[in-house]
Amino acid sequence: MDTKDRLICALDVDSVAKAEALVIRLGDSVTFYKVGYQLVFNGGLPFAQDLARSGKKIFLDMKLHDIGNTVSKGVEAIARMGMTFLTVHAFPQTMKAAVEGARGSDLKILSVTVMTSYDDADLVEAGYRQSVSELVSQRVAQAMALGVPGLILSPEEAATTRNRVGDTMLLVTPGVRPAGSDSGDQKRIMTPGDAIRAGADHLVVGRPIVAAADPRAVAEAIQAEIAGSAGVPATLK
Ligand SMILES: O=C(O)c1cc(=O)[nH]c(=O)n1[C@@H]1O[C@H](COP(=O)(O)O)[C@@H](O)[C@H]1O
Repeated sequence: MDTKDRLICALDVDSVAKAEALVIRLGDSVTFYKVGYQLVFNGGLPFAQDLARSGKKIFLDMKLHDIGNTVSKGVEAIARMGMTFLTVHAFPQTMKAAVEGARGSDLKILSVTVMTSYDDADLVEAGYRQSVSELVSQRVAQAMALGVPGLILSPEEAATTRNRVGDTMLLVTPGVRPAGSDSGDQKRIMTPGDAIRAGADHLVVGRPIVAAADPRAVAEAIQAEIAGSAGVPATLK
């Protein structure tokens, strides 16, 4: 993996024109973009495909969750779009169907374990009996057993999960905040350097870059922090 690919910038903007302008501004400081609800539902899917054709890597963040047949047919279609990653929620039927839908393609499925905006109280409110760490742990085991290639989790669970899965699964962590930046609605956060040292393969960063006065400077600073933290296994920290 190219070190630069470890930063995934979430293109969370409300028009293709804004996304295009941001990509131009970021230039070669960002090689991997996440495209999610906001841009896709503002006409961004063809733009994401063009960006993939231009050589950028694309993480299509659709967080699919439906009956198995619907998920696998949807994933089969997405697998023809030139994307690198696709998210689904970490429910066993959904993960199984997504893995089947992506079979034979280069698309990698990432299972969203527990949203980084949730804490233990949010899980209780949603009807779960487990703590965040217990539910993440259960979903990691299920994803692993079903052959899902990667996981979305917060940096707080990265070290434990890395010890458990070794190098068999990609760990992708949103909830990343450069020191001093606003956490917004994220509840389980770490700095880029700490997330990398905890064992994350890729960091997803949106607002700290997208809403910055100088997005390129922020992206370059995160890239430097990642490069400076790479290669130190979390288990040795
Ligand atoms: O699947 C995701 O990417 C995701 C999962 C999660 O648990 N938490 C989370 O924040 N995300 C996404 O990661 C991005 C984080 O954005 P910022 O909080 O602006 O850095 C958003 O686009 C979220 O949709």
